[in-house]
Amino acid sequence: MTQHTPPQWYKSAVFYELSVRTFADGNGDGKGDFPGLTGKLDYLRTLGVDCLWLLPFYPSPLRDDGYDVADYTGIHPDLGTIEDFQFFLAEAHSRGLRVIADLVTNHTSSEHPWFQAARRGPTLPDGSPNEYHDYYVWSDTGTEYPGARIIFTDTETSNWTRDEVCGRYYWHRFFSHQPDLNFDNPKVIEEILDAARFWLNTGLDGFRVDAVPYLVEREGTNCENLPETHEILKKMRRMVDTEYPGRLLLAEANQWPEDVAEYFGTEADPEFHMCFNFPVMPRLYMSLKKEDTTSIREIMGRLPEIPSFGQWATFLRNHDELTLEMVDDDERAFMYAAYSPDTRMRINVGIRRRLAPLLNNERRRIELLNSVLLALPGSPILYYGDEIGMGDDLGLADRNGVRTPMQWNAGISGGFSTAWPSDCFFPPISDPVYGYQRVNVQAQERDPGSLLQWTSRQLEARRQHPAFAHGDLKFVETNNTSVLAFTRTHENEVLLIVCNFAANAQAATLDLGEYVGRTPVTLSGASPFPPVTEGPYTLMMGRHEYYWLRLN
Ligand SMILES: OC[C@H]1O[C@H](O[C@H]2O[C@H](CO)[C@@H](O)[C@H](O)[C@H]2O)[C@H](O)[C@@H](O)[C@@H]1O
Ligand SMILES: [Ca+2]
Repeated sequence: MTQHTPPQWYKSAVFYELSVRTFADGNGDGKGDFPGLTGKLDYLRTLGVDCLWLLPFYPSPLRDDGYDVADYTGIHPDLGTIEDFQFFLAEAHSRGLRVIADLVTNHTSSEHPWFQAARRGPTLPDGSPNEYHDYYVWSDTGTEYPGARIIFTDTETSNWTRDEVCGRYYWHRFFSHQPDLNFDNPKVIEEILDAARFWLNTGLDGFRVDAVPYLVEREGTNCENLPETHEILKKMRRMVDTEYPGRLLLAEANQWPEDVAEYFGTEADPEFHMCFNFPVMPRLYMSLKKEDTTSIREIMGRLPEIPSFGQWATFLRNHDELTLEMVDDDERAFMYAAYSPDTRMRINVGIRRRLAPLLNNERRRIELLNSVLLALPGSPILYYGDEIGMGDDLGLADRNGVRTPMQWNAGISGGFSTAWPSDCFFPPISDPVYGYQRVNVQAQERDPGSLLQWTSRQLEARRQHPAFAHGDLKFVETNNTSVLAFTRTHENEVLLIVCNFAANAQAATLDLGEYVGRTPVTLSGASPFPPVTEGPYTLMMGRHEYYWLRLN
């Protein structure tokens, strides 16, 4: 593969998010590792994804699943060596797979040597200044920036914590063991850029940059999306474009459309190539329960124009809770009632469940939401295990219930490891509905009707039709709000996507006036539907049915 070309490869890529620690164990110690992952690359290639997103794999005390980084340029010893990483990357590239990784910029672990040095205070015993103190954000009172909300509401009561060694308070937007870096210090910016350079020098294809809205703090603001933060991120992009052209920066900015779009920057002064479309995600689930797709149309209509290099990243689930930050209070209450009947399912501002359990393990619902995900503008990101309908484990703390080992077969520990389940990093799921004995890759590879094979076929269909990746979006008027219809148009191709979000059969009349004379043809099977005429175009749809059609 020619590395890092074409320049906008990410626009047609399907991403696959995984944790090395829970994907495949190569040495039988119960913890996933790079050799194990390397052994599964053919599976990922066959599935049909294009780019892997690796959750943090750096040395870490693992109090936030690796988002508490203790060394930006190392590999966590459980996961292998830098040579194992390089071999994995070369093997991925040789299969045409790209790889991006998390870059955790906002904070470090409190065990990072920078923070340990910072705790010694602004001045060292010999009277010289302690340059590391200024790597973090300190206060003598812990009263500054009262306008900043607390993000981990279930654990933290303040964004300030007093450090007993230093005798001062340090700032943290997430866990108190994750002190925020001080981005007003130019040395910190250089340290982070150097960490990025280290991995880009290995050949890594880019980063998902964690928690970007919170880099800079200013009194009198909510300390999110500040102009100073954007300036730093633009600097990062300039470094990448200058030194590593073709590599990708993807922003994790869990913000409203108007604010998230700012993270693309402009044509002249770009920031991120991609941003997650957080606002649309909960509305897909909400529409399903309400049997009303109005909110999807509204939020997509609210997305501002983005620069020509920009691409949205769409997703149904990830390693965190299903976040409900981007809905209003009534919608949040609706979502909690609809999708978290057991209070153990709730955490912070969201719901800690996987895709299949959220959708009652109903195949038609799972296919429907995936078919919308793959057809909306943006590059879809699949979360490992969702392609086989894995379940979750509410008995595990924090968000770990959605991070259990990948289920490869019905053997010991689901084929994840040769270690006993109790010796695995997290125990593999073994309940009667979602357990590895029943839900696993091997069984689904042998079953042409499986969710795995359906997913693979959908990805192939998506690849065959560039309008999915590059097409303009236009919603089609229907007389039935349960039915979402839209076109994706690219060059000579027009795709028509129609999805019934209702749990009962529906009839919907579509306004296809501008396509009179064209014949809708199914993408799978090439079956022609009645041609579009001057009159209303009525479709009958089964419950949770979807059509991917081409207008010939
Ligand atoms: O590194 C701290 C956290 O950063 C990311 O977090 C985000 O997740 C939150 C929900 O868990 C979300 O509400 C917030 O807007 C995000 O920035 C990362 O994905 C987390 O795993 C991590 O704990
Ligand atoms: Ca291992």
